[in-house]
Amino acid sequence: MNSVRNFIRFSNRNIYRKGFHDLRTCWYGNHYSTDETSKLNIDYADIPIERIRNFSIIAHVDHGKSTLADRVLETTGAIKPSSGNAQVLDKLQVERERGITVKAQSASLLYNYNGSDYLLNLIDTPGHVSRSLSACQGVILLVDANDGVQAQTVANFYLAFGNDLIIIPVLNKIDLKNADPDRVAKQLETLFDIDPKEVLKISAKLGTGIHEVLEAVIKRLPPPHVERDSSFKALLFDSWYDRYRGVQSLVYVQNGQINVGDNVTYYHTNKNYEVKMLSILKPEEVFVKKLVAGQIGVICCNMRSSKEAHIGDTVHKTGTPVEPLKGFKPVKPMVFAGIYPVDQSQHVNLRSAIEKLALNDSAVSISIDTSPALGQGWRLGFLGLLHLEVFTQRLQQEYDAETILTAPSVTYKVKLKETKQTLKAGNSEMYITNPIHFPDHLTVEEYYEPMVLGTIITPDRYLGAVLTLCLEKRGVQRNASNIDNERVMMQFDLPLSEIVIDFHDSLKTISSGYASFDYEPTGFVSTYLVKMEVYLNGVAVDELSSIIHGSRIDTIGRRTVLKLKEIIPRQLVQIAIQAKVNGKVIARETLKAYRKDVAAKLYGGDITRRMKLLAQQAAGKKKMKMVANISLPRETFIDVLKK
Ligand SMILES: Nc1nc2c(ncn2[C@@H]2O[C@H](COP(=O)(O)OP(=O)(O)OP(=O)(O)O)[C@@H](O)[C@H]2O)c(=O)[nH]1
Repeated sequence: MNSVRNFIRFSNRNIYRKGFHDLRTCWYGNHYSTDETSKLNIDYADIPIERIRNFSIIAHVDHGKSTLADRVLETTGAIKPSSGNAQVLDKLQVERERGITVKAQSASLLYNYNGSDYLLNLIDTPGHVSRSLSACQGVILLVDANDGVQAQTVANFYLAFGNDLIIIPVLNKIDLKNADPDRVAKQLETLFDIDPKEVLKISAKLGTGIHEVLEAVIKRLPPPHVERDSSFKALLFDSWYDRYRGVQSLVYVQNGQINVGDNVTYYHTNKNYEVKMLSILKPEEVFVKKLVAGQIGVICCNMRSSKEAHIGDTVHKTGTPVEPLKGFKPVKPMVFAGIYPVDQSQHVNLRSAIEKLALNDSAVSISIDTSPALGQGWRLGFLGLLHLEVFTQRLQQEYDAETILTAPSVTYKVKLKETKQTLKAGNSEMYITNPIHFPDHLTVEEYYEPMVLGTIITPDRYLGAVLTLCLEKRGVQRNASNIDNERVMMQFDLPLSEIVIDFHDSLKTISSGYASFDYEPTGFVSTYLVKMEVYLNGVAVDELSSIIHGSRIDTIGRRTVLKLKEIIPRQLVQIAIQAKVNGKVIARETLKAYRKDVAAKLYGGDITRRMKLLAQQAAGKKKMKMVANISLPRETFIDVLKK
């Protein structure tokens, strides 16, 4: 939904500039344009609960979610129909204004159906589908009529289904020559028991069938279960940092109402704030005096740190306690990666970029990390791979930050044997994200690793290759079913550590790009882990150590020493490369000595050329890091960590 996001950002920037948005007038068919709405001056808080619908669009990547969102915004008159390059223009302007921090992608839309105004809240929280769903009564399950059901379609369907949401199945891209809506509708029936008669067929690109989608939202979804007469209670489901206003909380008002000037308490932090501003996103921000039950809106209350806005928290009026809403779970990062500036002179810039982005994302954990090889950097923790991808992409796109990202690793859990110390500490469990903190195996009672349920959809001709890959990655097959004559869906229990690095790429390679994958975490299971250490000429190199599964000792040990042999440049001394587990050597290679004098062969000849080459060689050496009296190029660490 980039274009929606860009639109919102763009609009909000203008609000700061102008102090208020300006609206113009026009009318399209049976819905209002932005301008018509303003003319009629409809206060969204006056719309009765029965005429509110809260929904989200869920789809596999590239199935057309942003395009449909744009068409919905246009059809409801929230934005003008794009004139081809309108979004591109917005985008460029946004790019120029770096540091714009609004990231909400939700919109409150007005749609006139059968003579009545309906408030349709389109909700999206990029990178966190489950957050959006907590504020919805239903979803549009959008599926490409050419591509068919994919892994994310399945994962999203079950997420919505598990949340008791109504699902509106919609097939998109019916304009494509190869679209086969009947085949895809059949897949939906086979997999999810969806009646083909309920399936809508649209082209988001051409704008075909958009009214039918909006009517289905009104007819099929229930209004929110909320009360306007009780004490104020709202669900915080997204937040972001604004450099002028502090933390903005996007809330779904469950009960009662809130006014500017009221005092509110955030239940789990138990902190109080005065409400300074309230707004709704249309999607441009419009300031309002109050928010009432059923609405989605933004609370601005001088909150300075995003750590105070816990997603899933309940907001209530200070002094009027309420039963907190369900769904609050403190988030725990599951996937970790080290991040370093490419050039240490960029350290300050990168720090500021990471801090700014983290202000917008309270789920990211940050700790300082130093590596003799990569310099000063950070170890960042994410909720999952998608979260990591979104964060690092934004870092690059929005802050132009050139970084080295180490291979992702996961959190392991260890139960220590009972000793005086563990009894005294009252806790024998520890979580480990960095091999350096891996405890001695003699002190450990049990190891645990995080698991996921992976869903793979593939054309059946790649079935064998996919199975082999999953088994190699220690996967255990849960089930398999045909979704039509050519495609199979399979589910596997897989260790998270096995899918964080190159699983997705390998899957795409073996299936010529046709297989799709998605996963959901399922918790920790008991396992057998070891710490593999790397020694160069008898000295342990901490950065090269890793936590691995006991069954992989030989394979990973061999692979690591061979790779190091390949990437460490030969030096004046011979180098013994050893991989060790619990002090025992499991693999060894020797790198022969070699004098790398690039100028040696230039007999006689031009002395300046010789000097120049020797200078280049010296400069090259400076970039090397000395570890165990051996100079290692920085790339060694990155390449080894990348696997
Ligand atoms: N032919 C055709 N192309 C479409 C249609 N809807 C979307 N597309 C194209 O499909 C591609 C992906 O569309 P997006 O709307 O960006 O898809 P998305 O699901 O938001 O993608 P992500 O943001 O990556 O998740 C774009 O090139 C669109 O132009 C449609 O109805 N017909």
